[in-house]
Amino acid sequence: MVLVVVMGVSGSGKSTVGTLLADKLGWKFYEGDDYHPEENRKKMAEGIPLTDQDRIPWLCHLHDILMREDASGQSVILACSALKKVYRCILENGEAGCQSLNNQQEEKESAPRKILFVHLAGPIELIASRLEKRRGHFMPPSLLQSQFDTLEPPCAPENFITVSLEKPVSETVSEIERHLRSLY
Ligand SMILES: Nc1ncnc2c1ncn2[C@@H]1O[C@H](COP(=O)(O)OP(=O)(O)O)[C@@H](O)[C@H]1O
Ligand SMILES: O=C(O)[C@H](O)[C@@H](O)[C@H](O)[C@H](O)COP(=O)(O)O
Repeated sequence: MVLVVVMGVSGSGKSTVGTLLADKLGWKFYEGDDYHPEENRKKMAEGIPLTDQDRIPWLCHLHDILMREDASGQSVILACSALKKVYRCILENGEAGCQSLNNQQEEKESAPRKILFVHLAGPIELIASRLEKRRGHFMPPSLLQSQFDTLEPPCAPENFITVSLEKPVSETVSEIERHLRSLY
């Protein structure tokens, strides 16, 4: 089964692109934000960036969901910031599969990679202007800089593609769809 994580900083378009992609493919969509515990939402709403300790249980929960869906034969799109390499490792392998959070050597580089990470990337100014217009969301635009500071863009040997967030959503979705169809 195919597991896709649409990743990027707050406001990069994960929910918008992920929802449309899942609709077009007829796959199940999960919104990562829906699984943040109340303390995390409260912190973010107060303009306080999350720490590793705040994010790890949340990522473990999302890992469990992905593995459960995979085992039941369900292809899935998950919208999740997945800002650091170790966070992506946890989504893929669970916390136990990423022995030391500070020692990337522990990661099993030879293990087959199941998840395709789709990184929505673009300039901070454009994302900030989109966030200023977004309504009814707990995440304040003031946290955008800290999201960029935390971001470790995916790089080899991770299984990923980078897609520009500057294009219209329909074009971005078609680009990802074409890539997926070429793979599976
Ligand atoms: N390609 C795009 N072009 C124009 N607006 C976009 C695009 N992608 C997302 N948006 C808008 O930007 C805002 C943030 O998108 P959203 O999907 O909520 O991002 P995220 O889930 O990554 O936080 C939303 O108001 C959305 O409508
Ligand atoms: O890891 C994090 O700091 C959060 O997951 C964050 O990246 C996420 O973006 C927020 O939950 C806001 O939600 P949006 O991404 O939808 O703005």
